[in-house]
Amino acid sequence: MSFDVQLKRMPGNEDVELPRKMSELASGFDLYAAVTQDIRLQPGERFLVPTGIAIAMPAGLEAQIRPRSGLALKHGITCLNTPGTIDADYRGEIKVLLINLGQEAFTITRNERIAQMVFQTVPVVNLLTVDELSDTERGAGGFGHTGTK
Ligand SMILES: O=c1ccn([C@H]2C[C@H](O)[C@@H](COP(=O)(O)OP(=O)(O)OP(=O)(O)O)O2)c(=O)[nH]1
Ligand SMILES: [Mg+2]
Repeated sequence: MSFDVQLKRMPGNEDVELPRKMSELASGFDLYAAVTQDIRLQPGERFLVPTGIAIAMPAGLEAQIRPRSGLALKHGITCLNTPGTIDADYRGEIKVLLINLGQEAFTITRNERIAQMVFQTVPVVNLLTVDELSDTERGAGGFGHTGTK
């Protein structure tokens, strides 16, 4: 499957790298930090990092903002709301909510690769309100109902 997605730079970010796949078959386009000054994230702190870009994708797609495993492993840096959801009708700047779960301060610099954006198809679902749901063997059982072995 292939889709065309429009990409726009936010004003003042001409020097910020555009999202890029770092290998031929990578799932995600890496996103670059468009911070205007270095941001020092202390342990436990979070920061909404601008990326300098906005996108427009067709209905039936979404974009997920996911952490980079290298930053998570080496520095404890991850996305607080992972996976972040970019709705198909969102036209604002894409932002990445980073949190420092490591033990040391971490500095976010302009043009650093901070996260990745993965596109997914989303089925169009019509929710139908009813009085009774269809029967199943499981019924309302859940949360460990089937045991552990
Ligand atoms: O990591 C993220 C998550 C969201 N967004 C933008 C795009 C998305 O379409 C919009 C709303 O996100 P979400 O639905 O997760 O947040 P909400 O708290 O439900 O806000 P809203 O009421 O605006 O939907 O914010 C980002 O830029 N980065
Ligand atoms: Mg929402």
